Amino acid sequence: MAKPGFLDSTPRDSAVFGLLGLALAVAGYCLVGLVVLFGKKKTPAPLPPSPPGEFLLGHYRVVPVDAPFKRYAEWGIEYNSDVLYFETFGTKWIVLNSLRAAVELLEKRGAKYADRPRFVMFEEMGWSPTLTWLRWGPQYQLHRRALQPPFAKARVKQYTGMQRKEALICCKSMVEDTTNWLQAVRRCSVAIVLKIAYGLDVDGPQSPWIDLAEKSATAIGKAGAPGSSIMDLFPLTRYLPDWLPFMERLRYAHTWRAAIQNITELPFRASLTQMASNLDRRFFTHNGVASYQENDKGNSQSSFGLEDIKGAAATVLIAGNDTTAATVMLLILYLMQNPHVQRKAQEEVDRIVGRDRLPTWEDTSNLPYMNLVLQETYRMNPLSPLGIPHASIEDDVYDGMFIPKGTIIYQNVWAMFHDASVYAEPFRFWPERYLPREEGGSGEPLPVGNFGFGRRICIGRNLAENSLLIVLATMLATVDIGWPLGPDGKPAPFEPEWSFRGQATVMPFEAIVTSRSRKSEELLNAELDILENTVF
Ligand code: HEM
Repeated sequence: MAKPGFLDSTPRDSAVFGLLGLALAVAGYCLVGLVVLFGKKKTPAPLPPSPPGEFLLGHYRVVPVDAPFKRYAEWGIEYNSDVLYFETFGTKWIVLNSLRAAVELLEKRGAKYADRPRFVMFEEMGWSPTLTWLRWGPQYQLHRRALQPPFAKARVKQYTGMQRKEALICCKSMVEDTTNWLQAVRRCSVAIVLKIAYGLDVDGPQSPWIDLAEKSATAIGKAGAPGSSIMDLFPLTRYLPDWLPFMERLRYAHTWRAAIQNITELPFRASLTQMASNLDRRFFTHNGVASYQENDKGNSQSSFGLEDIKGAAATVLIAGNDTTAATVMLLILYLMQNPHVQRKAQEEVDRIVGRDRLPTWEDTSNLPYMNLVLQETYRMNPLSPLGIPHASIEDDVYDGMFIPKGTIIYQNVWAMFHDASVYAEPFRFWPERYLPREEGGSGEPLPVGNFGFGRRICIGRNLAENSLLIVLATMLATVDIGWPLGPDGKPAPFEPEWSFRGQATVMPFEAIVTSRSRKSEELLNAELDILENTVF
């Protein structure tokens, strides 16, 4: 929270406070820097290698803000180490560049690495308690216990009918407006998690919930790698005025604060209103609030309070919608760029499902090539290239390298997925690479780590994968994804743009999505007519 005094003060007062604060902060951090520099105690083993830092600032300016994962991968090769060490003013972080290191530390020794760093910037953005950012401890465990079971593999099967309906609506909208496929994708992704978290429906492409979800996704997606802002490194700087030139991330946090507050508050309130007349315990807030009220009536205190339920539901909506939409965007991009892959996956759907009906969720496990298309999409561009950082709970030694307690751990899944010694031609989209050599593949391992590692692994991975598979199968059955044409009627030159600040996402791009056949269009309409009044 910003200090109330700052909000009330005049610009001149705030300038004076700001400069005073700045001077104090600089003096304080210089002192810490000197203590760190000269007061280093002997460690039981050498620290992992690191590139040279700068006097006092350490690695603060050495690591690029844009696409840091690529630089970390290069340093890994340069220093011949899958673990690298960085430090600035007492904040320590390591980067794991190999799957071997990530599995050894985050999974086999998971209990030592289950913490998160404190995300001061996200606090400044006004987040309620949410599983994703909570530090290891009783409140975290309470949230994980509340959120993990409803998203277990067996439990999320109950949502597959609803997910399929949303996939059908998505493809129908794409066919009806062949250039606005992105709106259809966003609607679909928001609708699925909004329903599961709150029991609320998205009424149409203009639904305010879509706008709300999009704003919060932008707020989070462009906030920079979690835990890397100046406030995360020097927490006192959050009290500086945000107009100072180097406080860009504080300005960002304040600008997007309203979006986070709205997405936390508004669907929760709407859900409370809805459940007053129509309680349905399959939905997270309905069940959570009803249990809370029952406990209250029975005079037993709920450990999971209303603020916790609100924060947890917002996590599902925020963590679940943009990640799914961003992955569908990638699928569309890679299918468009690789027409032979698109054709091969369509042929598989035609062969297994036939052309007289549309795929169901049960079909998805019988479509091996389509599944590989999804895996290859994960590998090509992991959405969180450095994962969400963990933090170490105690001192540790790995491969003769010392990892001090309180170190922030980034998992460079991008480096793992583009390691040329594991994946031949790592920048080529080639789903066959996972097939055995005798089937024309290269026997390479499926990518591991897109959903994180160990005790903090994504709770929504089963739900997300179901959504992605049913959307992909429905797209393959009903639409052709084509390259935009230039004025001469030939495919226009196109190079996608990417955002590598925080999440790694492809920027909106043009694609022509057309109906595959008259028959597939009829099937879409017929299925949706049948499902129109089905309550999921
Ligand atoms: C393609 C879709 C998705 C991707 C790529 C993804 C990726 C991730 C990653 C990388 C993490 C960090 C794991 C770690 O720290 O080791 C994570 C955590 C998390 N995800 Fe997802 N996610 C996706 C979908 C979802 C969905 C649909 C939900 C909600 C139902 C969700 C909820 C969460 C939560 C609550 C956490 C925090 C877990 C914790 O800290 O204990 N995610 N996700």
